[in-house]
Amino acid sequence: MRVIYSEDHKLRDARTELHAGQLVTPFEAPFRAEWILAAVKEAGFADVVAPDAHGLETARKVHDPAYLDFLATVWDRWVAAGFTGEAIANSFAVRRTSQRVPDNIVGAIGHYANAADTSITKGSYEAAIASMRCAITGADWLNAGNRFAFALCRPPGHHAGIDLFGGYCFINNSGVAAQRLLDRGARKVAVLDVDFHHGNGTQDLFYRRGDVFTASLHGDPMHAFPYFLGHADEEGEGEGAGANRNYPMLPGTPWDIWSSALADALTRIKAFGAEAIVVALGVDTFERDPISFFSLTSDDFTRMGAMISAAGLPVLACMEGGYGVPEIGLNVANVLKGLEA
Ligand SMILES: NCCCNCCCCCC(O)(O)C(F)(F)F
Ligand SMILES: [Zn+2]
Repeated sequence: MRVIYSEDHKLRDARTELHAGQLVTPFEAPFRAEWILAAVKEAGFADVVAPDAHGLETARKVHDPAYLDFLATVWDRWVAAGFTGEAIANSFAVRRTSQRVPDNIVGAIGHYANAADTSITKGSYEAAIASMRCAITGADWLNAGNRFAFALCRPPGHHAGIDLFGGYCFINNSGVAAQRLLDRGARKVAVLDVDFHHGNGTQDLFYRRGDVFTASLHGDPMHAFPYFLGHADEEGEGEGAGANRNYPMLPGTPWDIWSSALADALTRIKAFGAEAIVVALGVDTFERDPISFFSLTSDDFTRMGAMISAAGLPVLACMEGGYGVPEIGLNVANVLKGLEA
């Protein structure tokens, strides 16, 4: 198992997150990656490398290039406007509004935001690029004929849509990795999202494409972020019809229910003809995660890895969510153990 990690994740160190009507210390903080890195090394996954310095060529195939340009410049534009706080969207291009991008930076950030929980700060973009590079480097490890890789991505990516950031995400790491696998010869790949939250960004990227199967197991959006996508009747459109599958589940969902959804998703991924699986690996399905409501135990994460491995395909796991409790490291390490079992 090759692990790809970049110290540059530390450049993403926002001071604020809008949560419950207050600006709090972000849940998605640098310690997460440090705890996870220590735990996977402790578990014996010590083949840790820095990412290759990939550019935006692959990302531009799944994200709107104008959106990527926005990410690269938003902080400088925010500061140039004279603002002293962190860049937070507070006015959004909602239903029945113009989709023109305002010249004003407050308008522009609202055009590209799908949530107000994600403050943009100095270094956020550079960290997002490093995170994307981890995912691409992991995809290339598979492209070189290896079976497993773990990209310790931070910031996460699965809420980043074609031209949308939010939910702590800026560039869709697992989506870029899927594209990289296709660019290097795969005809069909799958993105399997096991994070507690629906992979709305990943669904957006591939909803109209027939070469990437997207499956997500998550808290029912009627009750959980991202709220506005992730229902079971969203099955893809056009060339992507039938290539998207959502498994929304209710508060308190335990392993036996959750794993039956995983079994169905893996069956469909195999039937689709995927040649590799990119796993959007969040461990916020853990029973003690502070912002989620499933009931998986640490041992369930080992079972999760084993089930995914049994599909018999190459697997790249890209780190997504998982918060606040020391077990996030153990739970990630258990998935990797399960994969290699
Ligand atoms: N303010 C706390 C309430 C939840 N609001 C935002 C939730 C974002 C979840 C992010 C994630 O865990 O899905 C990712 F994997 F992307 F990191
Ligand atoms: Zn999550």
